[in-house]
Amino acid sequence: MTDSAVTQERRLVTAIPGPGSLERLDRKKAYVADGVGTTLPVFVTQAGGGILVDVDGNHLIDLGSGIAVTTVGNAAPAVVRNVQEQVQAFTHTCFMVTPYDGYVDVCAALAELTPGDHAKKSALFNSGAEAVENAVKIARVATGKDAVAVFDHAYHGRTNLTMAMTAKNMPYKNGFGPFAGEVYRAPMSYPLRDGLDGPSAAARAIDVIEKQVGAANLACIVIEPIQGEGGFVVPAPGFLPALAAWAEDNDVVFIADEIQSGFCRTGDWFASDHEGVVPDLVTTAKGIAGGLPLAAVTGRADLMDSVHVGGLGGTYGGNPIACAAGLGAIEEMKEHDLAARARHIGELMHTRLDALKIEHPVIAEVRGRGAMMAIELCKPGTTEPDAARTAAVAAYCHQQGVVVLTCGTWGNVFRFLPPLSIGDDLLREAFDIVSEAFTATA
Ligand SMILES: Cc1ncc(COP(=O)(O)O)c(CNCCCC(=O)O)c1O
Repeated sequence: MTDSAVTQERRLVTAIPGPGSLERLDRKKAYVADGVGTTLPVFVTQAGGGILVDVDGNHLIDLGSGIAVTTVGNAAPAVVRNVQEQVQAFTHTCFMVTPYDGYVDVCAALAELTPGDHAKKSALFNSGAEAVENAVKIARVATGKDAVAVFDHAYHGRTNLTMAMTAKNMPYKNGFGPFAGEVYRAPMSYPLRDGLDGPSAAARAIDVIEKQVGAANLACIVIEPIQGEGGFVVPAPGFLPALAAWAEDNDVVFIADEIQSGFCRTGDWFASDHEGVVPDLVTTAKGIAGGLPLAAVTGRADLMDSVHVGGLGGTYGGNPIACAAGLGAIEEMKEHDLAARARHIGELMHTRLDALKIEHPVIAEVRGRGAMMAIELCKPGTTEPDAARTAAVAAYCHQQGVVVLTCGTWGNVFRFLPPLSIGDDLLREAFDIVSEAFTATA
């Protein structure tokens, strides 16, 4: 897709991490709070295509995209061009003080690209959690109701409200309470573990919501169309449409959190598109701006306009450089049909993972769509999570110069999030290493 300035080959010139990274790691420990963890302590100097270059000259294959952010690559031409032009012009004025075209242009693009052909408006922020917080604010004002329904295994952020919405205690919530009230959790459709079809799983969730909350008290349902940190859980077909229909029938705002699954990652512009679900509100971030911090709430114009003037904002929300990057990233996605690229990458990964599953029974399931693919590792023949094996396989990949990420409530899900700018040969080589890792850790 993009001619990266970085040589597209895996190259190991030292152990991983190398001496230059280890030296810097000591400095990190001296100045950076221990709470800021690191998956793979290699300090990066350049990145692009599907490669991260570290301070020791190692070239690592990137299957993480900075946690589903650099979908268009780390330095996509249109992003670089737009950012350079914008930073020369001005870095910031605060849109709430004096507006600028870039913010409006991003909102117009979001109205065009997000699911549904109704009138849509947006508000821009900096982080995904901020977008989720504001989507809940909007739903509460619009409905006059307080309660929020979320799901098992959900992840929505690290702020107080989004921690209340996030399911996993460690590392996200432990010790940080008390958390915001009026957040209720319903069972998620998790086919590997519940064996339910979509409508049955939805009926189960709706029953919990009706009995524990009541539609008369419920402002919104917030759900990831494919869950991210919770384990790349793909709900059974029909689950999301049934939830959306119930929400519509009961004056409940249906909010799709597309922060990890959006912007071509799953082979559609948004994961909601796969089943034709049209959310009332959509939260986006990560892939929206090629690495610059940009997030958004986009939704039905009447809902978005239910908030009093001045009720939505923040100093940096929709920063002009981030908006320039976002417009560049969207240009790349359109020009190179990156949704199709994601579907191609998904086919390549699924084929390799299906073969691996046959060879290694510890792989209980291959799941995901497009370039958001995962395998869940369980003791063979059971659904008992195997977190230790997951960590061992990941460690092997890291040592061999392949950056992979894990996730899941039990830490037993291996996820694949390559940048869509990665070449097929490099991707195949990465999966050769993943296969080696399973053999080496057996
Ligand atoms: C669906 C979904 N909603 C919301 C968020 C939050 O987005 P922020 O930009 O990290 O605030 C995410 C962020 N996921 C990665 C978190 C990484 C970490 O902090 O350890 C998400 O995936």
